[in-house]
Amino acid sequence: MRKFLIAANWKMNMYRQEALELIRGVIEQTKLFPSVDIMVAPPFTVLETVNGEIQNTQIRLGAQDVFFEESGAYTGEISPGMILDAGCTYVIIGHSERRQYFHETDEIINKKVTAALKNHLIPILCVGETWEERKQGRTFLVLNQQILFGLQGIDNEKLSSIIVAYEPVWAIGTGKSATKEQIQEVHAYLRGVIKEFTSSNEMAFNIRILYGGSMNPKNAQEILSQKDVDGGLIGGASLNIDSFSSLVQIAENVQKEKKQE
Ligand SMILES: O=C(CO)COP(=O)(O)O
Repeated sequence: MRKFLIAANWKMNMYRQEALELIRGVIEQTKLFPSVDIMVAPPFTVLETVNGEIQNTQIRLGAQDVFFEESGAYTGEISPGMILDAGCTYVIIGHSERRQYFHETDEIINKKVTAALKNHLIPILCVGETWEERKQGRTFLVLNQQILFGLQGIDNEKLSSIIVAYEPVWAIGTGKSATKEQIQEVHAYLRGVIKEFTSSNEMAFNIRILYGGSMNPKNAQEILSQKDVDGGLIGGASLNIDSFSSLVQIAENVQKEKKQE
């Protein structure tokens, strides 16, 4: 049985005081729901602040990006070792905002995933099609390429720790999530691609695939209930104590129901 992960991507939000209030509230309100994994990915500037608060809780720290070199003359970049040193367990890689605004290619993303794994971080590899690509019937082609290039050259042993996040670009920050049918269809497809890539039924079954894109307490129940959905990567709704905590609560309930099936 795969364990749900409810992951917060704070993006470029939260000054120190706001971050403290948010994380303290989330800790308080989620401690009654211990059976789902929770990750919070704040901006680099408040990693330490948040890390100081989450000790001895079920919440783990994540970074929103990473560079692929270990150290050296790369002004402005942060290495996997530094992220680990700051207390991170997870790192988000290949988010569509990085692909779109910072021109990250599948090749760069592959280097980042490889470097993260080498440093014992858990990469959350983001994939997703644009609206244009969906309209042209190219959704599966695009996703197939993003997975195959993103994971190229990584052996099965290392791959077993990665997490995939399906984030349709057109659903991010729009208030309009993909439908439950669209989500299940893509998640099942991605699991199939991973099965082919690893030649392992077991690996494909065990890999967690999160959904991201306008997920909120109103639509979470039906999204998380889909067979191949193993949690959420949450943007806007993770910036509010009540909405994020209620997503964790919903996940806890759905996970119990799924276990009984
Ligand atoms: O991009 C996302 C998480 O990485 C999703 O953002 P929203 O939840 O704001 O749509």
